[in-house]
Amino acid sequence: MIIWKDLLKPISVFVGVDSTIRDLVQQFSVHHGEIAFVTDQELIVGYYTKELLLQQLAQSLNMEQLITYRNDILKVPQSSPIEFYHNASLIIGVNEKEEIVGYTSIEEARHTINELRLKDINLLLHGAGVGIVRTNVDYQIEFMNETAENILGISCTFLMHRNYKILLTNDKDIEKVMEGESIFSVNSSINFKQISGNFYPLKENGQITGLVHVFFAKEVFEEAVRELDFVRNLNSDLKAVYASSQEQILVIDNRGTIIRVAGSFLQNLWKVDSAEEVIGKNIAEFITRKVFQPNVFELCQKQKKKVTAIQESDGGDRFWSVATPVYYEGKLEKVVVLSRDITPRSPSLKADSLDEADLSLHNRFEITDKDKRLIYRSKKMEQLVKEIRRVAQFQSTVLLKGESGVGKEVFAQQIHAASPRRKQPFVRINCGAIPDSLIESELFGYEQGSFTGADKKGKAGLFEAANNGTLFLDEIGELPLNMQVKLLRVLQEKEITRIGGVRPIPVNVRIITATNRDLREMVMQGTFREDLYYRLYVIPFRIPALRDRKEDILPLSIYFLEEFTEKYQIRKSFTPEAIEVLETYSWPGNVRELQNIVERLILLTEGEWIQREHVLNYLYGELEVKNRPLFVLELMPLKDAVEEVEAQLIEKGMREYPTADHLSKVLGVSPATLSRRIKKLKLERRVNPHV
Ligand SMILES: Nc1ncnc2c1ncn2[C@@H]1O[C@H](COP(=O)(O)OP(=O)(O)OP(=O)(O)O)[C@@H](O)[C@H]1O
Repeated sequence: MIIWKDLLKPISVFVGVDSTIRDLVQQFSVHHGEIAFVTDQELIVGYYTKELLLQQLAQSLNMEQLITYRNDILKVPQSSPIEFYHNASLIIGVNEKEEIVGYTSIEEARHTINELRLKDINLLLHGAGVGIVRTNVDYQIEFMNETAENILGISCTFLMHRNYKILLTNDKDIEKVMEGESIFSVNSSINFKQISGNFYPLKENGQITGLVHVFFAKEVFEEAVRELDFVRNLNSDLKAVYASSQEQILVIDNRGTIIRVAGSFLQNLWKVDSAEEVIGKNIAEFITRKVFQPNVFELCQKQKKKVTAIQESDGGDRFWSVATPVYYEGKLEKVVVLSRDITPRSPSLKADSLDEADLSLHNRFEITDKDKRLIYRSKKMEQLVKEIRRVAQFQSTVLLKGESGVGKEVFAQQIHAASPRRKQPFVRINCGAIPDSLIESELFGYEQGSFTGADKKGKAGLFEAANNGTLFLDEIGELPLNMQVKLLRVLQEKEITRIGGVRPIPVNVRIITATNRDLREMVMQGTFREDLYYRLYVIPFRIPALRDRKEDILPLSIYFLEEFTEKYQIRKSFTPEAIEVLETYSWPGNVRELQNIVERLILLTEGEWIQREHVLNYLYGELEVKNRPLFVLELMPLKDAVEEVEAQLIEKGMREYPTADHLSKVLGVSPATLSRRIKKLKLERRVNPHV
């Protein structure tokens, strides 16, 4: 903006109000100014110009006559913007103290302003980055800017007044421009230069006076189009990414107004059908109406950093939300919130009527993890649960396949709990953990005095214990061949005979088996009976590995976190980056490994936050962590501790390795030592508490 100060000139000539023409001539000859200011007792009362002097002298050459000055003067603050007044020809500028700092004539001011505007337009035209050529109605070039000269590579002096239409070769007829039409996207060439641009008619008082051609060098234009295409593609890619995102992406402005919702819209968080219904609303409104809690926007605004929180809707649905503040020039501009639904799809397969009293009737054989919940969000698991729920109603034999730790036992329990047998016993036996010599008596029981060391009174086996209920044979692939024959017979005849007994006992047991081995392959190798295989392979289910259902990792992690923080009375949370690491790990040990890692992270990390680095260390292991896979949680006598570690190692090995030979190799001891240690530590009993 131009102000008066920019135009003011210093005042150099002052004359008194009673000065004569002679005085004026003397003053002008000394000071060379164009204007003399007339003062009366130090106040400016008017002005006198050389022009007035000549006019007065033309009327009378009397040098002693008094001057007739003019007084159409206006006083303005020097910092005020320029305005033009009708009643004044001269402007005097004053500063804040009302002191006169300079003057200008209105005419001069108009002239200067016009010059400045013209300079601006020229700068604009020349610096516009586009070529501009103007012609008259005969196509003669009358103006071209510097960019046009540069693009065409010909100087303005050479082109001026030449016929532009003849010089240019256009792919469209530009004659219509002179009829008032604008023509767009015209490809032209001149002097071997390819250009692209638009032609517009120029009008003055409704009359066409020529045309203006606005253009780019073609390669620049094409580059711009490519960039535009790139941005357009990027935009549609981003939209696709947002749309396929499992997360809800929320953008909130600094006052809490929701300005954008992308990704998966979480209907059960907002309790409305579509994103349009929340856009434009303030997030606080939903908190006041208790639609969900807490307000992550507010937390983020207060803490001035990224926050994570579990938001809970009034219907009990749960959402893992990460709110990130976005700053612009030091001020909070927006908050972006990523949210994921972590509500388990189905809390449990257990029937509501199943209560603890029913289960406790079956003391020894009850489901030990009564409250164990099945946590999942993935579609794969949802489908599996649906099928399992249907099958649970029937008596059919179910085979659960899947890697170690995927949750086969949890599923077996859930099938039982959802079946009509739910009030009857659920009995589990790990076929891989019981020595071959004991497995028969374990399964079928024995009569009194049937073998040395046996209970005097005889004992019922697990089949009898599971009568009318469910028998879960875990790690069925580890069942010795001779036991496979016997199992097959029981399945066919639905009766067992205790060891040393003669009387067949009818049993009504639903069989669920599980394995992490390839039974088919074992059949081919002759280590698993084909007839038993077909007997068990009635309804097979494969429980997917955790790495194949990554959507379950977050809800499972939060579930275990809450379980352990409650158990150990510790306050801890995951940072979003920590969750990212958990989600990208391959989990060879599946859910069991995740459960163990979460427990370790809770107990062994310092501070309230479980950070990315902690998880990386525990999963991929820094040397220190790798070398210390055992963790001491409480003090105990050294001898007991060593024995406990030894027992746990062997116990774990017995579950994972089919033969003593194999296990002894893994543990780095001879088979004889292993067998001695098993006896000494009474591990047969520990592996199977029912012995
Ligand atoms: N979906 C799930 N929700 C909650 N906990 C689970 C889930 N899946 C597995 N777990 C937990 O993970 C641990 C391992 O599960 P489980 O023992 O059922 O696996 P598995 O497949 O039978 O393993 P293995 O083949 O080694 O016997 C258990 O503590 C179980 O409670």
